[in-house]
Amino acid sequence: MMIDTVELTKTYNGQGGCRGITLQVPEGCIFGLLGPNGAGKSTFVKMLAGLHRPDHGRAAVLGHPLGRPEARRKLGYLPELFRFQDWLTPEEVLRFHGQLGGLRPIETRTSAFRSRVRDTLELVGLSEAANRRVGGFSKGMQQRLGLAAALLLDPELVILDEPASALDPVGRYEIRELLKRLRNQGVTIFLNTHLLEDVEDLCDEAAFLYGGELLASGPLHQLLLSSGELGESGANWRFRLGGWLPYTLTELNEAVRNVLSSPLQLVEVDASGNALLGARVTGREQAGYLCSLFIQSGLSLYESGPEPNSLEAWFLRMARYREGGAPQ
Ligand SMILES: Nc1ncnc2c1ncn2[C@@H]1O[C@H](COP(=O)(O)OP(=O)(O)OP(=O)(O)O)[C@@H](O)[C@H]1O
Repeated sequence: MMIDTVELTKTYNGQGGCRGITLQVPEGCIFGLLGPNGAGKSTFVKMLAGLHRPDHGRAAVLGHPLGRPEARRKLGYLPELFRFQDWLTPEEVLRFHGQLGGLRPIETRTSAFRSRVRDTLELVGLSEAANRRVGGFSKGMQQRLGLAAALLLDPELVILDEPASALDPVGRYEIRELLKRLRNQGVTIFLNTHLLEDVEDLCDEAAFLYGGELLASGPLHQLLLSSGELGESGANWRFRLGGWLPYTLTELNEAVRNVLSSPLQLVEVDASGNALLGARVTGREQAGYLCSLFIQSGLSLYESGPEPNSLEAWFLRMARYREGGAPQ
């Protein structure tokens, strides 16, 4: 595991922060940390980066206890709020970060290091601005430079706290593609972000924090599927059926009139004439009953299962669920 925490806790004089977080991040994945404002995400990230000391619990980053120099050397970190000195150029900023990362000043003046700086600036799309003063940079350019600082020393694990919040859509697309390339090279990426499209596009695994507590974690597709079974009010189910005819829906809805709370919905009929049907069911038993009804009606049943939620729907369900509202 690249990150392994057990009951990790940090509060501010007993208030806020995060409590009892037990989480594993496997090697080579992009992991998304989600949760509403004030959920405790940045507090958790700062503990991983060695900036906050936990009150309680333990954690290993890159196989080392928190804050160890051995782990820091292989860790790239982009903090949520950062500012570079206005009078420096990106090359100077990166030279400084090279030294913060453990290089001796003389090592940051070699041609190998200079070429590493040029490559990193190119990676984040800042080559053209390499000799300009950072004071004249837009917020998006500063964020790209922050990313360059995090990637400069070839980290094995990169922790990014809101890496794309200031970027325009093109910039966000470029950074997403960069993060995918890094994952393909075996780098593990831990992402704290509110941008759900980015999580949907990028993340293999995710965790959801709320009120300082961990509510769910695991592979993203499983989280989205399992949310279909969260609610006491049932779940949306999908069925893929062959042998569909125009009048089939009317006949089926007649048969389930006294069984389902709402009629079956025809979602689509594909080019081969197979239908995708949606139903609101109270549980697996009712979904099973519908499967047998479809087969008895002469249809072929190709697929049946809970409808995966969009990440946004899942996020809202998780937040409402925790607030005690009925999950819908
Ligand atoms: N330095 C601090 N002193 C006191 N309370 C703090 C401090 N930093 C964070 N908190 C509190 O801890 C809780 C979690 O804050 P944190 O910044 O970790 O949440 P977050 O999930 O990162 O929020 P956001 O998405 O808004 O950045 C909040 O209630 C916040 O007010």
